[in-house]
This record gives sequence, structure tokens and C-alpha cells, in this order.
Amino acid sequence: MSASTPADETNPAVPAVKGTQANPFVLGSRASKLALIQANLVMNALRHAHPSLAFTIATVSVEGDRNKSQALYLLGGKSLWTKELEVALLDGEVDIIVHSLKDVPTTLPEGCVLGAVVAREDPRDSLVVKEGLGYKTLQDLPEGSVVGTSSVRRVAQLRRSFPHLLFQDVRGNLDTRMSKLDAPSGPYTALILAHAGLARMGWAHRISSDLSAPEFLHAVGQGALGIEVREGDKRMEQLLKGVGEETTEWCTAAERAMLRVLEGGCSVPVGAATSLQNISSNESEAIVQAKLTLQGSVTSLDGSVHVQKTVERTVRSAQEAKSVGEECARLLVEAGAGSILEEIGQDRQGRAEKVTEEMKGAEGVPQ
Ligand SMILES: NCc1[nH]cc(CCC(=O)O)c1CC(=O)O
Repeated sequence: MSASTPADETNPAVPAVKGTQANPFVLGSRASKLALIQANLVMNALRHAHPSLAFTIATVSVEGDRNKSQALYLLGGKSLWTKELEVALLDGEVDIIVHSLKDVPTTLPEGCVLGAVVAREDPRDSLVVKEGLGYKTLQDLPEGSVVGTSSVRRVAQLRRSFPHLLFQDVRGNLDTRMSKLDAPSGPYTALILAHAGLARMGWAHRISSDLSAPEFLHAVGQGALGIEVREGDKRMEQLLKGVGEETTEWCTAAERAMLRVLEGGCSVPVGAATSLQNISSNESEAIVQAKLTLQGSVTSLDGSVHVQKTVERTVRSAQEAKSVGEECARLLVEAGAGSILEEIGQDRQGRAEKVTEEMKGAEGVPQ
């Protein structure tokens, strides 16, 4: 059956042509507001690149969305935000999945691959201060202020630099968290949230300041959108050309390779910051060479032990970018990251119930 055979609705034995109004390509997304904003970004890019094809979005509920009572830190499941979407992908119910890249485990299930990574928003974390308070930075916050975040990475790094602040878990989607912050009798003076999520949800005006490297490193993949496809789906690979962005693909390839070696998911206190400079491109604007700088860090949960390394190298492919990430992970392990992560693993397994309330959130609840 050739791909151009017209759909025959009266005869189910004749497969419908994909990409028509009657049988559009389906983008799989979680149902949250941010996930749908992101899926729409990708759908618009696909429609722009392929004006004659039809695309639609289908939402899939994932375990992380359903299981709201259990602390993520204790669940520790790496595919909490992706598994049901991947089942739908492999079953052919959806043709691609749009994810927040930071929620995508570094190892994908058999038959699934990352088809493209879309241009990144600002990857940093941001400080959002309670309405009516004039503080601009974490330095400005008075002793004992309660900072809401449900990410162990953020808490670990912040404890180190701001021992006078208190950190407390905050859950719910972004809009819920913002109303918890602004509630007059609420406990929080400020929240730490991803700049990207805030910007995409229209909350950028509430950002007081951004937390920057080298003092503070963001999550691996933060701010980027990852598009997952079926391995060997040549048609989709072809359609995704022009939707992905190489600078982001190389930077996030390095970050994810680092995390893969460290064997962490998004629920470990691993930080990253990556830049690509001196970029030279060929006539079709593909990058041929660039200087990649990756900063990586691992911090103990209480902030008392912190290792941080920087690797800078000229790279000529995403594959070479990965080796920069692996090199950075090796340097981190040599500097003691292994024992920090091991201790956290034991903590999660053996003493999970003793984890303090504020540490329960892992990297947090994806929006
Ligand atoms: N932690 C969950 C999560 N996963 C993705 C985003 C949105 C930002 C992004 O795409 O990285 C967020 C919210 C946040 O961390 O504040």
C-alpha cells in the first residue's frame, strides 16, 4: 500500500493517509495548561513548516498527574511524566510526544527516540516574590523567610548559599502555586520556579531576578522542549527537520549525557549550565563547529557538600557534545559526586520515611 493511497472510509482495510484533515498527525501531550501551551508551540511550528498537512493534539494522563498525594522524592520513578505517553506513541495513538525536556528520563524505552529539541527559553530558575513585597534578590530576603520550591536541586544549592532562609515544599500547577504565594496569610515570601514555565504561562512580569551560573545551576534540559518519536519513523523525522534547533540540541545533548553517566533523573541535585559560542555554520545554516562550555554540579541535600566542574571544548557534532557531558560527569565523580549521589540513593531507599517535609518534591511537579 503506497503512502499516497487515498483514505477509503467505507473500507477499513485501506489505511487512511496520514496528515489529511480526516486523519491528522497526532501530537501527544499531558493535559496541564503549560503542557498544552508547549504542544501548541510545536504544532504551530509544524504547521508553519508543512502548510499542506494537518496536525492535532491529544492529551494523555500520566502517573505523575494522577498520583498527587505521594511525594515525588519518595516515588523516585523516572518515567512518572512520560510512560503513558510513550505507550500511546508505540501503539500508534499519537505520532509524536511533546515534553518539557527536563522531565524526560535520559534513557528512553526501546523503540522511542528523541526526534528533535525545540529552541530553548531562558533555562534559568527565577525568584518570584510575594505580591506587595519589594525584594528583588535572594540576598534581599530577611532571615527566616520561607522560600517555596519542590525541587531537591534548588533546595540543595540554595541551602549552601543562603543558610538563613527556610525552604518549604510547594505543590500544584503554576497558577495554584502563584495563588499560594500571594495568599495574604500564606507562609511563603518567595518561590523559585523555572523562568521558562513562568514566561510561557504569561507570568514573566512577576520574575524579580534570575539565578545564574556559576553560583546557581539549572536542571538538565530545563527550558527546552523534547519531541519523542518512534524509532525508525522516517516520515516524522523528515517532518521534524526545521522544527528542532541545533544549538539547543547540542547543549542539551551534553547536559543529558552528563546526567546519564551520573545516573540521575530529574530528582537528584544535579545542576547544569551550557553555552555554545564561536559557532561556524555551512551554507544551509547547519552548525559545523562551535565552542561548547558545560558547567555541571552535584550538591548534597543539606547543601554541605558541593562539587562543580567546567569542561570547554570545540565540538563538531551532537555526538561530540555528548562526550563533553560524559567528561564533565567523570570529573564530578572524581571530585566526590559519586558518594553524594550514592548517599541520596540510600536515603531514598532505606530512610525514605524520614525525609523532611520540605525535601519531598524531587525536581517538582511538572506544570
Ligand atoms: N519542575 C517541573 C517542571 N517541569 C517543566 C517545567 C517548566 C520549565 C521547563 O520547561 O523547564 C517545570 C516547572 C518548574 O520547574 O518551575
